[in-house]
Amino acid sequence: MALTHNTINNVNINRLDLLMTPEALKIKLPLTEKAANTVIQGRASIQNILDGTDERTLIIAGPCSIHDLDSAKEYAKCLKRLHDELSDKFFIVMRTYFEKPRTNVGWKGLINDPNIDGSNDMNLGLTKARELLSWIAELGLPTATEALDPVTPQYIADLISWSAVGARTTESQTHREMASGLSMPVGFKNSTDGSLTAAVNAIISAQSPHTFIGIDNGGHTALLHTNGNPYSHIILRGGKQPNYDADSVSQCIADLKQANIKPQIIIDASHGNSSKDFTKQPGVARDVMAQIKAGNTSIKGIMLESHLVEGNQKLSNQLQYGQSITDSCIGWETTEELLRSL
Ligand SMILES: O=C[C@H](O)[C@H](O)COP(=O)(O)O
Ligand SMILES: C=C(OP(=O)(O)O)C(=O)O
Repeated sequence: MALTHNTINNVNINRLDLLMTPEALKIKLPLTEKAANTVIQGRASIQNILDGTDERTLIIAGPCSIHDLDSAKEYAKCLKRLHDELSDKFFIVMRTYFEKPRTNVGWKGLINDPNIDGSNDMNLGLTKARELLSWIAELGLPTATEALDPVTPQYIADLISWSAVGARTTESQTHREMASGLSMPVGFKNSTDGSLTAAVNAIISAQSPHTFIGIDNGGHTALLHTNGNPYSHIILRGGKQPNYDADSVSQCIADLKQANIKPQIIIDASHGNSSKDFTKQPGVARDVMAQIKAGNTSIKGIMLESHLVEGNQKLSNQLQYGQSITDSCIGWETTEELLRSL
């Protein structure tokens, strides 16, 4: 049999499409002065909260995933009102998650598949993500996202104030390298089983300089040499059991101190901390807030999965407006009530 391209190389690549460059997207949707100020001030406030020079609690609230720009904008307007009204106690940032790490398979988020039909038009997905981030930043509300694909940040990171590395990727060297070069604070989730070891090692790694392959603004393959990200920290998201309670938090502080890492902790009220039951999120948030009020200065923030309409829905041709198509969320009324009561 003659050796052909298909028998020796790219055997399992079915198709290859060109993607626009980060530069091309930024020319189409440039960073405005107002949006840049939101990001600069957002990052500075979060860094000050992590350092303890700003005593407010960081609140990261928003949908499990963004799938529809209209409902995301409506949510952003509601959250911006609370961001302004509660700014003496909280620094509120919107969860704008465009990339979903799946346990096995499933919809991978707006960037990967913006039409939610398997057409995977990532040129459109990146454009929609940047359009929404620009709109929210123009509104004056900072945003938070999960950095999953290591190339994506070149397209959108200038509009983001805080990033997370998820429970499924915290142990990955690629993600630790990426985090070491990101311009905003990055939180590492504990592992899905609840263990903290991978997150502790991730923080040590991400705070250190790395050299790795990535792309530049023009889309060329490049060697990236990073400084290390001093604002790498842990996010407790629970595992087999919740880990938001005072004993688990004390254990986390001890583990961080043992590894010479500053105890800076964000607690995710969803996922393993609510056993994926959205109705438990308010109770978790209240417990965490009580720990902060009782003097725990290592807890820096709380994450909530929240949307306009509570719960979640299966993918269909008739999606309910404002409801999650990934994990279930608390609804807007509960979110507002909860944040005011905290
Ligand atoms: O928050 C998101 C989900 O928990 C995560 O993407 C995993 O989802 P899955 O288990 O439904 O794939
Ligand atoms: C995927 C997420 O969380 P985790 O990595 O904790 O499962 C998420 O916050 O959307």
